[in-house]
Amino acid sequence: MTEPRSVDGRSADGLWVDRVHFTRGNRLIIDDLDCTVPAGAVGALLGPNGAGKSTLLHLIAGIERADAGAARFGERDLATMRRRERARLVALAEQEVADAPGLTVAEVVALGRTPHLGAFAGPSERDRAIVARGLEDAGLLDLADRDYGSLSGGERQRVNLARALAQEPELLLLDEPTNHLDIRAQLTMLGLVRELARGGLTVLAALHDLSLAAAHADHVVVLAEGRVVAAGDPHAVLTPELIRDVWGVEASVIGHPATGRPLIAYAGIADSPVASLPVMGPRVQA
Ligand SMILES: Nc1ncnc2c1ncn2[C@@H]1O[C@H](COP(=O)(O)OP(=O)(O)OP(=O)(O)O)[C@@H](O)[C@H]1O
Repeated sequence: MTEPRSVDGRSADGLWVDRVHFTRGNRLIIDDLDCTVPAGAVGALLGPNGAGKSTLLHLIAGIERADAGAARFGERDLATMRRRERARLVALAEQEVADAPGLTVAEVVALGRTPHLGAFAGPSERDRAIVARGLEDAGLLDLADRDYGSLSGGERQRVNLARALAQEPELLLLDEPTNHLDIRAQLTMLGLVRELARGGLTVLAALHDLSLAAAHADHVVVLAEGRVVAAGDPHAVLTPELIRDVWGVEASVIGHPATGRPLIAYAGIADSPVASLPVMGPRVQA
C-alpha cells in the first residue's frame, strides 16, 4: 500500500499503519505490521508484555523512526511531517511526563498548548480556556496548583491525559491509560475517551484489561511478537482460542449481562505454551 485506500467505499480517514518494520540493534521489534483505526473510533491495542505496543505507539507518534513502512493519518504521512505540525495532529499520553521538574499540574497541562503557540507569543485566552477545560475533563481542578512530582500514580495518569487533550489532537495515542487508576477512575477515563471519539477524535489505546478494552473499544488490534495476529470487532476477535494462543491463558468469553459486550472470565494458565503463535496463520488486517 503506497496511498491511503478506500475500503468498501469508506474513506481513508483515520489511522493507517502500513508495513511498518522496526529493529533495535539486531532485534526485530515490529515486523512488517499493518493495522488501521477508522476515524472517530476507539481502537484498543492489546498483547502480552513485550509484544511491541509501546514501540508501535512511539513509531506512530514520531518518537521512533521506522526502518520501513509508514503511519498515516488520513492522507498525511506522520513520519515526514514537521514535528510541530505532527504535534498539532497527534498526542501521545504516556505514563510519566519526563520534562516536568518543579511544574504544577496546570503548568504540565499547559505544555500541551506548546505546538499551538506562536514563536514568541504567550498563551492566549483560548489557550488558557483549553487548559482549564482539560483540567476539568480530567477531574483535576482541585489539583491544578499541586506540584506534579507530588502526585500519586493515578493522579499523574489523569494529568498526562489532560496534557494530551490540551494539544487538541485529531489522533490520541494512550499507553496504558488506566494503569494506577481505581475502577471508577478507569471507567471515567475510558468514558471520556469514548465521548471524545463521538466528537470525531480517533483513539488508539494500549490496554492490558481485555474486558475493559472490549467494553470501550470499537475495534481491537492484537499484537504478539511485533505482529498483528488479529484485528477487528472485539466480539469477533476476543475468543477463548485467541486468548489461549496469545496470552497462554484459559478463559471463557461471555456476554455482559447488562451491555452484551464481551466479558472475559479467566480460568487459569493454559497447559499449552504460547509458542504456538508462529503458526497462527496469515496476518489479519482490520
Ligand atoms: N530501549 C530498548 N532497547 C532494547 N529493547 C527494547 C527497548 N525498548 C523496548 N525494547 C524491547 O522491544 C520489545 C517491545 O517492547 P514494548 O515496550 O514495545 O512492548 P509492550 O507491548 O509495550 O510491552 P508491555 O506490555 O510490557 O509494556 C520488548 O522485547 C522490549 O524488551
